[in-house]
Amino acid sequence: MEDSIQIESVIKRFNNFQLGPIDLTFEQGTVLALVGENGSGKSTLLQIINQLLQKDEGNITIFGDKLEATNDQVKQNITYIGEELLLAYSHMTINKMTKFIERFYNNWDQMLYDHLISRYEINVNEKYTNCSTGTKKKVAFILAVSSKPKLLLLDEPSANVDMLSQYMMMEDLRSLQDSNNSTIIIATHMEEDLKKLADYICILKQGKIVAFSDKDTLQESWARVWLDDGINLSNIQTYYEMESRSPLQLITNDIFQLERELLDQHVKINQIIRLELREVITKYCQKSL
Ligand SMILES: Nc1ncnc2c1ncn2[C@@H]1O[C@H](COP(=O)(O)OP(=O)(O)OP(=O)(O)O)[C@@H](O)[C@H]1O
Repeated sequence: MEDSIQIESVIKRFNNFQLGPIDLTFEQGTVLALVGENGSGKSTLLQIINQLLQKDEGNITIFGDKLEATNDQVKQNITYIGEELLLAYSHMTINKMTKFIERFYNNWDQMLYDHLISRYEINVNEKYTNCSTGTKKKVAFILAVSSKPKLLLLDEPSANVDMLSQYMMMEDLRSLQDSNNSTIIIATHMEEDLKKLADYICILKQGKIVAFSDKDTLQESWARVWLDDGINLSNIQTYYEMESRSPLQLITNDIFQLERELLDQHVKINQIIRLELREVITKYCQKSL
């Protein structure tokens, strides 16, 4: 499909770690957030999509084109500006570094770059190597966004970045998505990124997908439910765990089905509160594989 990204049965093996098989399909113009504990495989997946790493098995199709090492058309559509790329230019000023990097990107938007440099108050005459960790992150972000890619890959872009800049980054990504119909894959540990940006969330655990869903479904279906103490739950299937017996408190990953079951059993629900995204992700990460 020309308007989607398809990742099919992708596997990457290291000595002590296997990523995959990974299967994901999502539409152009959406934001996919990759979440999961440290070492769960988020960066590895991003690097495979950017061909910094070769997959061992599987297929990736980006907007109708197979992702192969020789396919320049596909490469031109993807931007991933990791620290490793910028290290090669780190002895240069940001100004000079940009002049080298912009040449890689056909869609480079100089006006947008100038605007972002001023918005994030970056001193372009500073040597990249002398910049603070957060400023380096901001420079990488500005370069990536200014390349106006069809597919933008971001690896924890707001880690070590001040709160105002984190907020601005979210605004700028939304604006790139709206103005350029860019698709964004972002590996993140920030709950705000998920709440404000993500359309889809993929939760990885030890290299495997434990959940892949649109954000709204994840948010709407997980809930904490309070019932009267002492109710017989033997005929109730759709609860995930019992948090306490008194008061009787259940967690469910399918509140709609649980409500139907409780109604059938004539059980009164005292209270329902949806789980925070952070809690949902934690539940998936705690699940044994
Ligand atoms: N080049 C490599 N050689 C061997 N093992 C590797 C290599 N790159 C990554 N790994 C292993 O793959 C696993 C996944 O690492 P990865 O960096 O993808 O995790 P992550 O989810 O991005 O973690 P974090 O949240 O800490 O950034 C880790 O166990 C890591 O040690």
